[in-house]
Amino acid sequence: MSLNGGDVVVSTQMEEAPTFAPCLPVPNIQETVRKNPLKVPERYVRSEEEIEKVLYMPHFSSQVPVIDFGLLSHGNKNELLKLDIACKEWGFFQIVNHGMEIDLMQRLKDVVAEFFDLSIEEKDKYAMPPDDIQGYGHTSVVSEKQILDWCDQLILLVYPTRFRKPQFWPETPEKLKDTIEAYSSEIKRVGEELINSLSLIFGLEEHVLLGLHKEVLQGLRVNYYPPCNTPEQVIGLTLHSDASTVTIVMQDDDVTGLEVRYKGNWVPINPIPNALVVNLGDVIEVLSNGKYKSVEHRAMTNKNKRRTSFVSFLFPRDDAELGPFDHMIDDQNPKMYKEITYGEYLRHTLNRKLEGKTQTDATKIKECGI
Ligand SMILES: O=C(O)CCC(=O)C(=O)O
Ligand SMILES: [Fe+2]
Repeated sequence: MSLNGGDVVVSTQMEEAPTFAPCLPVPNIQETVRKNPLKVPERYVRSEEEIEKVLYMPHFSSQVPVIDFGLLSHGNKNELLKLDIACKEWGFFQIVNHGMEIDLMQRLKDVVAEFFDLSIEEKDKYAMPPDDIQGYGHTSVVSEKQILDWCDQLILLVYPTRFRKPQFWPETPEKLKDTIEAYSSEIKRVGEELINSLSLIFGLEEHVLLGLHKEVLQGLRVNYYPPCNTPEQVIGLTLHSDASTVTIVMQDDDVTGLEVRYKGNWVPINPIPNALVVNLGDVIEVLSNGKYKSVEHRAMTNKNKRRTSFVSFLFPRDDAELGPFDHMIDDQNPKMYKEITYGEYLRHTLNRKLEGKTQTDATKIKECGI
């Protein structure tokens, strides 16, 4: 792929809102827990090997990079260097000084908590249809035998606005739609500035990465993890990497649950009040020819407290073409990923169960042995 990622073009042929993937119906876990808080149904129980308890290394948490977003977006060289190291070593970091109002973050948490406290009948007015993953329900369940995650989800495609499906945007609580709108518009600002900073550490002009997206799509997934009587037996969200360019997560300030793979171990991302967590998605791995990798992560539950995470995915339009940039390929770094359109890659990923990073095989050049 050449350095010129292409101009931002709004296609006139793609006006129809995209669908993403089907998912089998699964029980609502919040209701399951409400009816019987002590019992963990069979379909949720994991083996000890899968939980990988022995690899839990909380002492690494203090090393997760923290980046000052204000400095970064002004092109501060030191912060760009920190970003480069964070992307190479971790694929995960927290950002502070991002400029989003704390009050807005809290309002979204409050109004979403109210939504999840509604009756199941009320929430099911926005239930996901069988052929797509927008609305209230679950994702990535493709077989009746699959062990299930201990979470319920609300998923909305927020940008571009013409792709919204209003039937999935909850009418109650009344303020929910506007608050999602206000929050997502701030995430869009932060996310696009972040992609510009990534463009710089790629050694490209600032706007090349964004241009390559043709148009940035943005989805919001709210994950709701009820408490679990035996949290050591279940997983809130199975280990995976995100198919996005970048993912920006707002997590609760007082509950830990997100864990990332670091040097083979599981390291919890301890919440820093009002910070946002960022992780690189598969798109960055492919474009950088593996210099910056998407990293496996998962969410765990706990016995006493529910946890909610607000996960915004920024990703390219279906017709954007992915493949490593030419300048990321040389004798020491042979080309490791094939060209693929993003739409093809995303559908491939969403039609599978979550299974680590195995979806990235679709773009890997086999002879490289990665
Ligand atoms: O709950 C979390 O913190 C992580 C969620 C996540 O990784 C996702 O929704 O893709
Ligand atoms: Fe994720």
